[in-house]
This record gives sequence, C-alpha cells and structure tokens, in this order.
Amino acid sequence: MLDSHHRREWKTKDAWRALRILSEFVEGFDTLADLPPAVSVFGSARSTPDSPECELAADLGAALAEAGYAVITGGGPGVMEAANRGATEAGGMSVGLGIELPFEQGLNDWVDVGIDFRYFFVRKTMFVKYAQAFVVLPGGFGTLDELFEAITLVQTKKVTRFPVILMGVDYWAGLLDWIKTTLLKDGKVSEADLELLQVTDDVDEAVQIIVDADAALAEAGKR
Ligand SMILES: C/C(=C\CNc1ncnc2c1ncn2[C@@H]1O[C@H](COP(=O)(O)O)[C@@H](O)[C@H]1O)CO
Repeated sequence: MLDSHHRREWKTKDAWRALRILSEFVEGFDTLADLPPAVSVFGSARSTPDSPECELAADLGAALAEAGYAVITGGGPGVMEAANRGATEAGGMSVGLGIELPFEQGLNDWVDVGIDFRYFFVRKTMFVKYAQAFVVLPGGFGTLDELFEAITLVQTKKVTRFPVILMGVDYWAGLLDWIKTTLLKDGKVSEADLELLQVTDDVDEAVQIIVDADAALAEAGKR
C-alpha cells in the first residue's frame, strides 16, 4: 500500500501525465493527417517470417498497396513486419504505430512512416481513425484486443461501419464457433452482430470487400 506521502506524489504525477497523453495524440494526428486511404492490419508479433500467416500478410500488404491503400500495422515483428514488407515492396506506403514495451524491439525495417507510442489507448485511436478497414490475421492476446475493440466500436456505432475481416479461416473457426454456440445462443450478441465480421483466406476477396465498402460509403456521402 502507498503511504500518504507517496500517494500525494503519485496523484500529482498522474495529473501531469495528461500532458504526455495529449502530446501523443497531437503527434499522431499531426503525423497521420495526410495519409492516403489506409487499412490497419493486425496479427501475431511472434510469427516467424516463413509461417503461413506471414506469407499471407506479405501478400495482403502488397495487394492493398496495389489497390492504393497505405498499410498501417503495430510496427513490430511477425505478421506486422510481413504486412509492412509486402506494402513497401509493392511500392505502397507502410506505416508502423509502435508501442514502447519493457522488451523494446523498435520499429521493423519496412516502416516508412513510424510513431512510437507509450499508451496503447492513444495508439488504438490512430489505428481506427486513419483506417477504412481492419484486417486481422492469426495472433494472440494483442491481436484479439485490437479485433474486439474494433467490433465493439462498430457494434455500438461509435464509428462509421467499416469492414473487419478475419484472415485464416481455420485459425478463427474455433472462436467464431464459440461466438455462435455460446454468445449468440445465450443472447449476448445478435445475428446482426455476427455480420460485423467477415472471414476469408483469399487476399483478393479481402481487398474487394474493402474497395466495395469504400465505394458504398462514398455513394452514401459518408467519405
Ligand atoms: C512479443 C514480441 C514483441 C512485441 N512487440 C510488439 N510490437 C508492436 N506491437 C505489438 C507488439 N506486441 C504486440 N503488439 C500489438 O498487439 C498485436 C500482436 O499481439 P499478439 O499478442 O502477438 O497477437 C499487434 O497487432 C500489435 O499491434 C517479441 O516477439
């Protein structure tokens, strides 16, 4: 437990921390303001470069770049690095929104535009604000956190509806099955909520979903 002296010191530090948080928002908004249409790509920091998900991420990064989208990732290793590499090698813009971690790794070598955040919640704002879609490849807790943040924002209409695409049909099957057999069955989500997620292994199909959603929003005057 903190004694009263330490508690006072800690409270003062917390108040000043607000400025540090604000400065992260300013840096993010300022750096990303002129980004072309972009897609945020998520996935495991631990996947090896020769894994199927990294190969898929590199193909996806390239296909998004060819369709005119910048690729935003967490700027780390694994799937993030593969998506950044695919985008860069295809001549597209590759963005890395890194996070300061105790086991610091720095941004991967394929990032053109990079920012390092201290706060996950500031960084998450950038992933959502500057992307037309989320594509989620196989990953662990970090990836699941990003996935559920996105669908909650769309479900609660806090953001304009945008595609949330899961890539890796086999990988996500168990989770999707549990969502149906437990969450849906128990009334914790609705049939309409399930439609917020699209699943495919096909890079071209993923890109087409994003292009079509973009066109629909433009037609509705929301882009
Ligand atoms: C675990 C290792 C390095 C971690 N480095 C990361 N750098 C950037 N972003 C990260 C990192 N770890 C997690 N993230 C974010 O979460 C998602 C991946 O998490 P998962 O638990 O691996 O699924 C990813 O999309 C990032 O935004 C050493 O290998």
